[in-house]
Amino acid sequence: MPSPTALFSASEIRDIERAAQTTLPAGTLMQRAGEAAAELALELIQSAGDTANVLILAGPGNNGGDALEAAYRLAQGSLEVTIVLCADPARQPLNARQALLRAQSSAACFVDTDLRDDLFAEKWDLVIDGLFGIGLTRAIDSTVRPLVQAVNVLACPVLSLDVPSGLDADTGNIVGENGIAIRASHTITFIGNKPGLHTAHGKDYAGAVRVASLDIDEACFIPFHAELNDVRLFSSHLRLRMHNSHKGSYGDVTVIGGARGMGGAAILAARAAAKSGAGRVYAAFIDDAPTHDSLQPELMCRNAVDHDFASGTFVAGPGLGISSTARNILERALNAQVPLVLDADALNLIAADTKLQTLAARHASPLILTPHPLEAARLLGVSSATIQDDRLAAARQLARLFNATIVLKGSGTVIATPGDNAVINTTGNPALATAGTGDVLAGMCGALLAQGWPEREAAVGAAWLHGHAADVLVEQGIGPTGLTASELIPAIRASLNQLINKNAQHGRTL
Ligand SMILES: NC(=O)C1=CN([C@@H]2O[C@H](COP(=O)(O)OP(=O)(O)OC[C@H]3O[C@@H](n4cnc5c(N)ncnc54)[C@H](OP(=O)(O)O)[C@@H]3O)[C@@H](O)[C@H]2O)[C@H](O)CC1
Ligand SMILES: [K+]
Repeated sequence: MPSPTALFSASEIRDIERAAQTTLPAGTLMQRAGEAAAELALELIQSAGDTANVLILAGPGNNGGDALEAAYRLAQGSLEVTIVLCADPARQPLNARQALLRAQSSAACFVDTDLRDDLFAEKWDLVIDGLFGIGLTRAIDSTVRPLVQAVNVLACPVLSLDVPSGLDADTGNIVGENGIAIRASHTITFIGNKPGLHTAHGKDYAGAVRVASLDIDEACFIPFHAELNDVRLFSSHLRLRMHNSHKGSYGDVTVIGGARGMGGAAILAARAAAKSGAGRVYAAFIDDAPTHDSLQPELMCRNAVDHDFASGTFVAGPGLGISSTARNILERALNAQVPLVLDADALNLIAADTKLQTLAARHASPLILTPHPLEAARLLGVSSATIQDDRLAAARQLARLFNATIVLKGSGTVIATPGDNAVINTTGNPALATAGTGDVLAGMCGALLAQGWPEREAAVGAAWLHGHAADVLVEQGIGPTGLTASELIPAIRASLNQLINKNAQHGRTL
């Protein structure tokens, strides 16, 4: 069994599957997949009792085979199992054909797809989606589309096998132009976890994901190149503070931004840096600086032109604007050999200026870029749709281009660092889809860098904590609707301290 956080592309899954099949009797993996799916199905219908009604959709390939294996097992008891076979048995792969014969020998009842209206008038306790898995090559066509539409309006749980049919397992996008996909409440994914279940549309379509590794020998697994975010990726930096320490021990952060009309963005980033543990925080404003932040008087507010760029950690971009003053200040920050986080208009300025691009790519100190898809698109000279088409590939490309750690924001934020695994964040929710949360994230990255975290750990740690704080607030009923970026900041501080305390070894500083 590989690391529980490992993510594999569809082609890597096929390689693992091929390696495993050489040592196993034909059909073994499909039977194990069916068994694991049936087990989870039974958990999901527990409350419906022994006579639950289960509808199983089986497609033309091996995903359909998994569904038929599950049907065969579920039909052994007193459950009512109904199968819709969307396949020509003569064209099924061999193992799936065997699975069909077994399902036909069971008490499961087969119904015609033409009976669709009657079918969906029934009350189902569970639908199992085994229409398509990683073999879907084009948009779900008009024969299966109505079935998917009908399932997507049912109120019962929907369990997808391997991937929700219609979803691309690598990218989390809907396959094909005008495609459609099953919206599952649960997905049981086979052999290894897949990136497409966790980014882009993945979270909305896959629901709760369980991995069934099908008892494949560890030796068959190949090294993985992407993984889910996990506290273990940054836990070695969650350290208790030394008693004999002072504000200088935790670094200085300067936020550069806050052009006229956008001062709040710089304030949010600076407050987030302060509450994520930076020793001293400056807010350096492009236009007129306020004398102070009355809610957070610890922040030192000043004009950016007067600021010393020689030392400390810098967060450039929140409310920066794209004026020539902003551009020149950004150039000074890029020229200074200091840890740097670039967000928002800093990214827009760089996208429009080859000199700044070269300076960013040559920046010798730690560099983190935190683009949202449109900013990423501008940096790569493509459309935001192209970025979203393959978020992992886009983040990796930016990481190579700027020799930096990239935090590509969005559902399933992707963190990419040159020469290391890409990471998909697991925390967070739609409460974060509101103005200012990006400024908070940038400020957090700066604070963690200032406290000595390496850039990759600072980026994955900040993304995890930012999302976790939002999850905690939503659990308390503060959001998702109406959660503000300001409210996130104290929750981030609480999450960070809880993690540090949990991670501390017997109260010792590490
Ligand atoms: N092989 C094993 O032992 C195991 C496989 N597992 C499961 O298998 C799937 C992958 O199976 P595969 O057969 O490669 O692919 P699918 O079942 O996902 O689908 C392929 C079939 O679907 C047809 N297809 C593709 N696109 C469409 C479409 N838009 N409309 C209609 N039909 C479509 C395709 O036909 P072609 O015309 O393209 O040839 C195939 O017939 C994997 O996801 C697992 O669920 C298990 O892991 C267990 C071991
Ligand atoms: K499926």
